[in-house]
Order: sequence, then C-alpha cells, then structure tokens
Amino acid sequence: MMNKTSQSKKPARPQTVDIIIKFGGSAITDKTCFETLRPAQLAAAVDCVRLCVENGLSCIVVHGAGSFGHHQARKFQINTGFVTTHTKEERQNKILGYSLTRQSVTKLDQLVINRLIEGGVPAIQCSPGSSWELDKRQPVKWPKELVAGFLLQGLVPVFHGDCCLDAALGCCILSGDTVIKSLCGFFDVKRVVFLTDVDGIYDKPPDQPGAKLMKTISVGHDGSLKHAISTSQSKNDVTGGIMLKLSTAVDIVVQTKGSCVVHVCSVESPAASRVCLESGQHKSGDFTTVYLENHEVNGTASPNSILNDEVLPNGINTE
Ligand SMILES: Nc1ncnc2c1ncn2[C@@H]1O[C@H](COP(=O)(O)OP(=O)(O)OP(=O)(O)O)[C@@H](O)[C@H]1O
Ligand SMILES: C=C(C)CCOP(=O)(O)O
Repeated sequence: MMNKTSQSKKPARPQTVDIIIKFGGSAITDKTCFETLRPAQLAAAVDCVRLCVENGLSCIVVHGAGSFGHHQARKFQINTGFVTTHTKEERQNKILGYSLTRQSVTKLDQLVINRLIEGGVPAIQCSPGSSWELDKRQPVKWPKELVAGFLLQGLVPVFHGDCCLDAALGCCILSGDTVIKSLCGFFDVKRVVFLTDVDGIYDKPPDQPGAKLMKTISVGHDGSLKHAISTSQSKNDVTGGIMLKLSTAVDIVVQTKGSCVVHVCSVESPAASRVCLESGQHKSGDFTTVYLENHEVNGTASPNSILNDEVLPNGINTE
C-alpha cells in the first residue's frame, strides 16, 4: 500500500505538503471558560480546510487545546513530568491528571474531527499522545511513514497539542506548535497558516494601547528579527502562548531556508480563506506574514512591500 517514498526513513526528496493549518486554541475555544467550544469559529476554520481540499491541496490540520486540556495540565502540573513527584500519592495524582488532560484534549479532537468530516473533509485522527516519543519535551520519534501514507491516499491528518510520555521527564505537554515544527522538518511544507483569535502578531499585546499589527516579519538567516515584539499569555496557558507561535514560525522559515512561508491570521477574517488558498506571499491584508529575508518564494522575488518589512496598522510605517 505504501509507495517507495513513504517506506524509506529519509526520502531523497521529501513529500510535498501544500499547507498546514493550525486551529488556534484561542480561536476555536473560549480559553477563559472550562471546555467551551466556539462553534462559529470552528466552522470558519473547517471551511478553510474544505476549500483547500476542494482545490486539490494536500493538507494537514493541527489544533491547539485551548480551554480543553490547559486547565487540567496546569492544575496537575503535567509539563514538569514525574520528576517533581516525591511521594506515592503525588505520583498517583499526577497520573490521574495525565489521564484527565488527555481525556479533555481528545474530547476537543473528536469535536474537531466530527466537524471536519461533516464539512466533507476526509479527516484522520493522528493524536501525538498515543504514538509520539519525546525527550526533554522534544519529539524524537513519530510515525512519519504512516502520516506520509495517509497524505498519499488523500486523507487529511489531524494532530493536536497533547500530553506525551517523555524519556527524561516521564511525561510532558507537547504543543501543537511543536508538532508543526516537526512536520515541517520532515515534509516539504509550502505554507503554514495559524488561525487565531487576533489579526496576527502585534508589536505588543493587542489589548495594550497603541499595539500595531505587524503585517510582515522578516527573519534573518540566523533567526533574528528586525523589530522587538513583546507578548503576554493567558494564565491558563501551559505552553508559552503567542511567544511559542512566533518562535515556531521563525524556526520554520529558517529551518526550511525560506521555502515555507508562515501566516498568522484571524479565523474570523475574510482574508483567512485567501491566505490558505493562495500560494506565494500576500502584499496586503490584515494578517501577518513571516518570511526569510531576501528570499524568493515559489520562484518569485518577494514583493517590495515585504522586503521593506513594514509595521503598519492604519498605514503607519515605523521604518
Ligand atoms: N504581541 C502579540 N501579538 C499577538 N497576540 C498576542 C501578543 N501578545 C499576546 N497575544 C495574545 O495571544 C493570543 C493568541 O495566542 P495563543 O497562544 O492563545 O494562540 P492559539 O494558537 O490560539 O492558542 P493554542 O496554543 O492554545 O492553540 C491572543 O489572544 C492575543 O491576545
Ligand atoms: C495542554 C495541552 C494538553 C496541549 C497544549 O497544546 P497547545 O494548545 O497547542 O499549546
């Protein structure tokens, strides 16, 4: 059933994936309330995937945990692993928390997969918690060939942030953002779209006065950024919030030498489907594009507006 590419551990030419779409936990759930879905936002995210599939794009979905999982993970401190448990009771408590966290994230996963299938997307569950091996919170082994096989059959693999076993810590939390980085390290991914609850990356938390949407973020070959960006995260978030997203985006464009472009866009924005469907970079729109400086994307030189690396809400250029 598997072809030559999917059988080999390290194929000479990695299999192409047109797009990875991340359903942000902030976008599809209400992070301030326990296990609360935002159905309209989930429907909008599903619509983006449906459009991609209808247009023949190979697609992977990754979703965050949002208000499913983060509460339990925080309460039972799953991310510190078993090394911080000293008594039998502490260990039993942590194991119960591990079980409850997985139960919660897989509950959300089931809702997401049901909606995708109802929307006509041939979604296939790929929960990291049941197959990924981690060491010091970094993925060391995951079933790459199986995922490659699913994609070759036209299925849409669905991953999510999860709790996983960890060689060093016993257990830990694996963010959907880290999953995306691993996928980009194995497949030839053309673009990653983070659908979230804000228009993109701002120069400071968007609820702070004067915060400006960064329409483009140019990344140096050493991973450096031209502009300072400050962030905040919700008190229930155990995986680093938007900061992890930004560092994941930077790592992806550097690690793929610029062949993969990353966009951060509101799930509710009319631009979301366009960002998902169109290849290359986008000159305008209320979203963020993260790209490698001076890089040619899909054979076309980056547009000047991007090379100028503007920071502009309301047309203000801070350069
Ligand atoms: N500089 C910033 N730019 C953009 N958003 C920011 C910034 N600082 C803080 N935020 C907050 O980050 C939140 C989005 O990040 P978050 O990590 O929750 O995204 P997500 O991908 O939806 O979540 P998850 O990791 O659960 O999937 C927004 O609600 C926003 O208010
Ligand atoms: C809290 C858990 C279990 C997963 C976190 O994943 P993320 O929301 O993608 O960061």
